[in-house]
Amino acid sequence: MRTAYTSDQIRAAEAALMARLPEGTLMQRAAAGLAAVCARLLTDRCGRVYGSRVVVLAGSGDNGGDALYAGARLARRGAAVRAVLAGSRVHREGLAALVRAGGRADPYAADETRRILDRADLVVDGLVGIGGAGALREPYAELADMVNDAPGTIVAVDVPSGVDASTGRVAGAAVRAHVTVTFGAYKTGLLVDPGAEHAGAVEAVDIGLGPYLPDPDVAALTAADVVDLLPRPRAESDKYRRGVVGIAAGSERFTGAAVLAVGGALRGGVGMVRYAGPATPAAYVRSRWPEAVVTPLEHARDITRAGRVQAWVLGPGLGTDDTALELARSVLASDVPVLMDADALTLAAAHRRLLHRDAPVLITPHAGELARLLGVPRERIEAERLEYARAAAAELGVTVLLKGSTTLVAEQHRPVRINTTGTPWLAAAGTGDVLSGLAGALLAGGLSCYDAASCAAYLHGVAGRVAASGAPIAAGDVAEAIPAAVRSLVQQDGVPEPGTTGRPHQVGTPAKLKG
Ligand SMILES: NC(=O)C1=CN([C@@H]2O[C@H](COP(=O)(O)OP(=O)(O)OC[C@H]3O[C@@H](n4cnc5c(N)ncnc54)[C@H](OP(=O)(O)O)[C@@H]3O)[C@@H](O)[C@H]2O)[C@@H](O)CC1
Ligand SMILES: [K+]
Repeated sequence: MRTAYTSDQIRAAEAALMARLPEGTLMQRAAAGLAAVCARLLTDRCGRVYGSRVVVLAGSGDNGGDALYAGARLARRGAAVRAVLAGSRVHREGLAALVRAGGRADPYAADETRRILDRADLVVDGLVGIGGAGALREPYAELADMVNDAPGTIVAVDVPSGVDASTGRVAGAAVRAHVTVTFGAYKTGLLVDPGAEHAGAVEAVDIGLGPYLPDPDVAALTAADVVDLLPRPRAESDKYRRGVVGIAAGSERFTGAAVLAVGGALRGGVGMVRYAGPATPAAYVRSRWPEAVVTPLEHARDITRAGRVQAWVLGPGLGTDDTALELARSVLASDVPVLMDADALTLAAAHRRLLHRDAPVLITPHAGELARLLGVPRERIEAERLEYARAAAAELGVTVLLKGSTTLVAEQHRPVRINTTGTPWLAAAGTGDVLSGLAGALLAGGLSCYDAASCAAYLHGVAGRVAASGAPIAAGDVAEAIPAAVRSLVQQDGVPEPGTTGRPHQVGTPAKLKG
């Protein structure tokens, strides 16, 4: 499990650790780890550190101090290091160390800075770290834009300047890094978009914070976590013991959603998929998936004829008319977990009582659907996805999987789970129906809503990557790639997780990063 923390949590842990260490120890650990990553990147790019050109952007706080000390270490190895002092103040000891090591430092001047950035092999962004608040002010904002245009490798110190470390929000200009070297533990903003997108590959430097960290703010499953959680058939398993999932989806008007949800469910590891719906989608499901057990419904109350299931998926393509409402009520009257998606969420927005039941409910909205459920403008949800996923779980009393460029899974009193495997290729009609089927199957296989949702999001992302491999895909391709996705996880021991370079650095302490 990769865990991440807010700035306040990190500061509290740092204070506790610092109280036990000589002054400056943590900054030296941070700078040593940062310099080691920069040296490796320079060697990859230029063949060696000696003779390479490095520009250090130093803000007025300790983030600038880290960058200056790392610059000093690179200068001692023969790099030509130029520091741009962009703040009203500068970290004095860091600056002195850089100058002693042969580096040069000048106040920010747009033309000269642009000139040296154009020639730099590597740029170290030490403008602001966890002390940043709100949109970058000038001249930092101008500098961030300049850095993003520079041809060299961009390394952000702790967090890319302009990204809110606690939320991932970006309120204006922000540095887009190739690599972010973060200290002590991941910050939440490095895992949540748009921050995650700005961070590039993240490398964590262990500065010994582990024992002082509280419960995490957010967490991200790793491949190994997903492999551990996925239900596996045992020797004594039969099709019923592996779980049976029911799919209540599709309508005379929308037939494809039913076919795709069943397709996702069939690859989710259950022993059986039952489909119940109107005659037309039932016929399509039957002809596309002979493996599914299909019950055509004339009336919603006929749902009881579909047979026993351990979980239901309700909503894709269902429509929102009275028949759909009656069907939703019948499914929700059961005593098994229900995943509500798409039209079921539109119905729930108009009839909140649908969400009130004793058995678990997992909802899988995108931002627009959650906006309707909460009565909040969609744009606000998109700008503050983490906050609204949490608020929805608390207000509605359900588990929430909020779809989007970073999919989030929120449940009350648990860290929000962040999915790191998504790919923009998945932004295509019908992929959500596949996700619903897959998550429903995992629910029927015995996972909790929280685990089923986060494992399904992870697998769905990997399946999207496997299916796409750099080319456009249709939703059906994603369903078909699920087995290959699972196989790749089982086989991938030692392969870095998406969003990391897989090379954690341990500096100065044997303590492991928490999680
Ligand atoms: N504590 C530790 O043990 C360790 C901490 N470490 C490091 O320290 C970093 C935190 O350092 P920090 O607290 O000094 O804050 P930091 O991120 O440098 O920024 C503060 C300054 O930024 C400015 N500023 C803020 N918002 C702005 C905006 N929107 N636009 C423009 N400017 C803005 C504001 O400047 P001012 O306006 O006051 O001139 C403020 O003073 C942390 O990320 C890690 O790198 C490591 O060495 C490991 C050990
Ligand atoms: K930074």
